[in-house]
Amino acid sequence: MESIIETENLSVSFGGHIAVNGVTVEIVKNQFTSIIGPNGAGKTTFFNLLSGQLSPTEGKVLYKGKDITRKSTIERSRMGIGRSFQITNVFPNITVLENVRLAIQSRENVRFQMFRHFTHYKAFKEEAINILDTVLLKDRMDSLAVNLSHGEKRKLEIAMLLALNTELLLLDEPTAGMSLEEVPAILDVIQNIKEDENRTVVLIEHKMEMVLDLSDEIIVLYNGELLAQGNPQEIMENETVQTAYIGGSQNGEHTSEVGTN
Ligand SMILES: Nc1ncnc2c1ncn2[C@@H]1O[C@H](COP(=O)(O)OP(=O)(O)OP(=O)(O)O)[C@@H](O)[C@H]1O
Repeated sequence: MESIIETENLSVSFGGHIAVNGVTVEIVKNQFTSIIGPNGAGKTTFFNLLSGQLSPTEGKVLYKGKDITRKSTIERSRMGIGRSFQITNVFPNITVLENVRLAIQSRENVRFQMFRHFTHYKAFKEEAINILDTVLLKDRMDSLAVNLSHGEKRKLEIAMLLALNTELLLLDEPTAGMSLEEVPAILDVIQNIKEDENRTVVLIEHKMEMVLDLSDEIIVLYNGELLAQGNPQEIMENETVQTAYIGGSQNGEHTSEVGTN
């Protein structure tokens, strides 16, 4: 199985505190990988190291075999790595469709400066509609982005990542802050993306049921270290993982939503 992103002995410290400590993992292309762990385990910091928002104090990040440790977020995004829910390029006062079409156009302008003809506009629009279909937002394509619900905004953010030809989607708690009614739809969106063989999804998620249902592979972080990696069955049966979580619940912190704030 081909890996899409790997880390080698990855560490980062804030002052004296080691937030990610010597993590070596391999994330397989086209597999759905979730990162779990109690509060403060280092999940977000690890994501920041993958996306380039943070530079490690030690270790390496390899994307498709290339060392990208010192590459910026923008360079990584051009290479196909995209992180959700930090996208600032959604324009609130234009329609959902126009937002996605503009993202496609910006992607294509980078590559083909001369492609400005109407037929391309039409092709971009068609691609945008297809993407909106994938993220279950086609029926809202003529709405202004500002008028979307919280859950719909998250779908639009995923659509923007798809429009930018993101191959590795880093989704940081996609259901956070959503109403209960909105959660199943985002799960369907994730399922749709999972079916696309050109995309790989890595998810940080506290909802254990969702993680166990969706994941091919689970990475467990604990105190900044890699505690375990395996398929859902292996993780469920792993005694070290169980002990780590039982420890959490005895403190009254972690129940079915592991590590929820
Ligand atoms: N910028 C920072 N400066 C100092 N300490 C930080 C910084 N970012 C994270 N930390 C610390 O690093 C550790 C790991 O934090 P991180 O946010 O990665 O954990 P997490 O697993 O994502 O937690 P949660 O589930 O609560 O979001 C924590 O102890 C946190 O306080």
